[in-house]
Amino acid sequence: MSPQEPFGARLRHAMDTRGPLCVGIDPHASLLASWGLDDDIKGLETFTRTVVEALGDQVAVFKPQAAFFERFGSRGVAVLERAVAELRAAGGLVVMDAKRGDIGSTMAAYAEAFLHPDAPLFSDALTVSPYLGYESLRPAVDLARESGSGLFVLALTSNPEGAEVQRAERADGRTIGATMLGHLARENAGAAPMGSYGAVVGATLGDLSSFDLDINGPLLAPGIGAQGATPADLPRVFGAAVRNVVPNVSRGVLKAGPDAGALREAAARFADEVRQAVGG
Ligand SMILES: O=c1ccn([C@@H]2O[C@H](COP(=O)(O)O)[C@@H](O)[C@H]2O)c(=O)[nH]1
Repeated sequence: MSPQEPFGARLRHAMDTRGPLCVGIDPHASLLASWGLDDDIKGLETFTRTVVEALGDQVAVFKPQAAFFERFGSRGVAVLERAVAELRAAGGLVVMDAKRGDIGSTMAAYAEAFLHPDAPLFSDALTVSPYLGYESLRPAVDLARESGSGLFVLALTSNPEGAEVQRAERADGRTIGATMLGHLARENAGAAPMGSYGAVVGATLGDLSSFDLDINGPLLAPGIGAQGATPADLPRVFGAAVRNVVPNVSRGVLKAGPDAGALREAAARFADEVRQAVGG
């Protein structure tokens, strides 16, 4: 396998040149309807192509939500494959939001599906769930290292229900979320300009100063727009770690479509607000 430059380095470069915004590609049935499209494979194709053509050369990071493609079966997955290839060809980085997680032997197959350069869905990074135990992710951690791709591990998710699991305390008093952040800090130790193993930390969570977010890796921050957080919240939520935050907006941008210019304006507006809030 000939490795690319590590994901962390490629991401830092993309954030420095295009800004840190991540636009989610979430073809909800309600969005297809508001774009005047049918909730079928043709609608999915048109929606996805429009987003790719409008934003592919302007935004640093894209996060397709696999579920919205998988619900159309193999033809939906084919649309996703094309989008991944086209976004990468346009210079965007693709974080596949598939939230995979299983026992190690199965996790190895999930890793092959998204992080092996020969895979049809080869992406720059993959979201993974550590709730079968962090070490169950080891095959994905190893393959990501080999292929120069990255991971985003669910640590403190943007939804209120996440607290039930992620803020639960272990016998030593440490929360599960903090434990995941600690694992990632160890994976990223010594990496420059930053490591390739990121955490998902919701922008909706308010003050997180009780957590050590200094993992020397990226923090993918969903929750801006439709879930109520704003770019102005980022410094308060992330403190000094805001420098490594990749803020995600999905519906907040997509609802501006189907006009390509309006999509570009919406993404540019969020990007400006992020720049004003975090500097750079
Ligand atoms: O903690 C998490 C992890 C992932 N997500 C995903 O991000 C987008 C958010 O979409 P919006 O339309 O901007 O609300 C979506 O794909 C979620 O599955 C998250 O929201 N929170």
